[in-house]
Amino acid sequence: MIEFELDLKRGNFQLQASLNSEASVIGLFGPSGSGKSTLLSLLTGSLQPQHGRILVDGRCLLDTARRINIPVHQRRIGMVYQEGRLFPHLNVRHNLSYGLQLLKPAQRRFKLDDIVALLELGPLLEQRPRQLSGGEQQRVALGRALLAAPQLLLLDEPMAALDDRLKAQILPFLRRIKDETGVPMLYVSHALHEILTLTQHIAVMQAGRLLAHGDAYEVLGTEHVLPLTQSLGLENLLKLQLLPSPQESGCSVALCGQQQVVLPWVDAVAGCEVAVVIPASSIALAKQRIEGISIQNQLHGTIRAIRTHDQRALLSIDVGAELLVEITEKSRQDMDLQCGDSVCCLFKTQAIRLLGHQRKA
Ligand SMILES: Nc1ncnc2c1ncn2[C@@H]1O[C@H](COP(=O)(O)OP(=O)(O)OP(=O)(O)O)[C@@H](O)[C@H]1O
Repeated sequence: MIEFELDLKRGNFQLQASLNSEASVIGLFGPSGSGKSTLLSLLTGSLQPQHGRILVDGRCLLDTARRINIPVHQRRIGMVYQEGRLFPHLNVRHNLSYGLQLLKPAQRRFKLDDIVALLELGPLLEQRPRQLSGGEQQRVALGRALLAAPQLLLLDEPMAALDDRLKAQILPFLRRIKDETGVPMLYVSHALHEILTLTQHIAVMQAGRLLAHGDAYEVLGTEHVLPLTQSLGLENLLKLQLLPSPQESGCSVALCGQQQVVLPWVDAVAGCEVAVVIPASSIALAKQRIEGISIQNQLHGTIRAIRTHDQRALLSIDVGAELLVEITEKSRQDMDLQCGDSVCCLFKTQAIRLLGHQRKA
């Protein structure tokens, strides 16, 4: 679906990146200054590489060898930034229809009413951007980008400026865009859990290079990428099914596969799917269940993979879902943990961050 080879030198920074992927959504993950935004600018055409080639769904946007360079406004690439960048003097309706009006009828892909319904923008149509919350502005920015009928949607940390509550409100809309529009997306974020809510397919960038791409947990465990994860932070995203729980306890109980997880109170009905984030470094391992301990969660699992780097051990554990656990290599050796071993994954209720919940369809 997306294929590129790009070579750019700008000041002291050099970007040499290539990718050929069929994934409909790719999460672009990497440290600050690694070149993620630069790569997006090269794709949109607002920045020109010294050499390069870009194909989206087989359509050539750039090929320096053949002197092909489709201008920015004809590339059909939608862009959503950290902040909405809406036109302040236009109301939501006119912000949304801006890109639509520039298209010939045959180029249009979505109707205004459909996007308004998809992103629940109806009550906001007559408002000006300054009257909207950050999350509402991002929904309008997403709608505006979609109505311009993009072949590819680039999202440059679209939730970085939002607090956790607003992020939780936006994520379901991003999932809807993915599920219902079929527009391929390249999603840049520092937060692994955000990427994982949308896709398992990630590409990791460092110092202007794309180090690896593919299934998130495999990529994160590769030799080149594992060292980066210490500073980037590894997180697990689990989707749990809420069980009936008494509110007086202050906690909710949910199912992860066949096992119960105690999590901070979720104000939702039993049966809902709850998305939670657990940092890999917040999980401890024991060889068997421990009695008389305040830690509420002890999930049984089997070690599927172990990777080590610089005295850290990253273990992939099957607990009914895949759980990444980070411990010191010394602990792993002291416990003599090996692939195939049964273990208990211990984590406190407070280590769990709620990302949001939704009723199961
Ligand atoms: N206009 C510019 N001229 C020269 N160098 C630049 C320019 N803009 C950015 N750079 C450099 O290019 C490199 C990559 O920057 P870029 O903004 O693409 O990184 P990033 O991965 O998106 O970072 P972040 O996650 O912090 O947004 C950095 O070293 C940066 O200093």
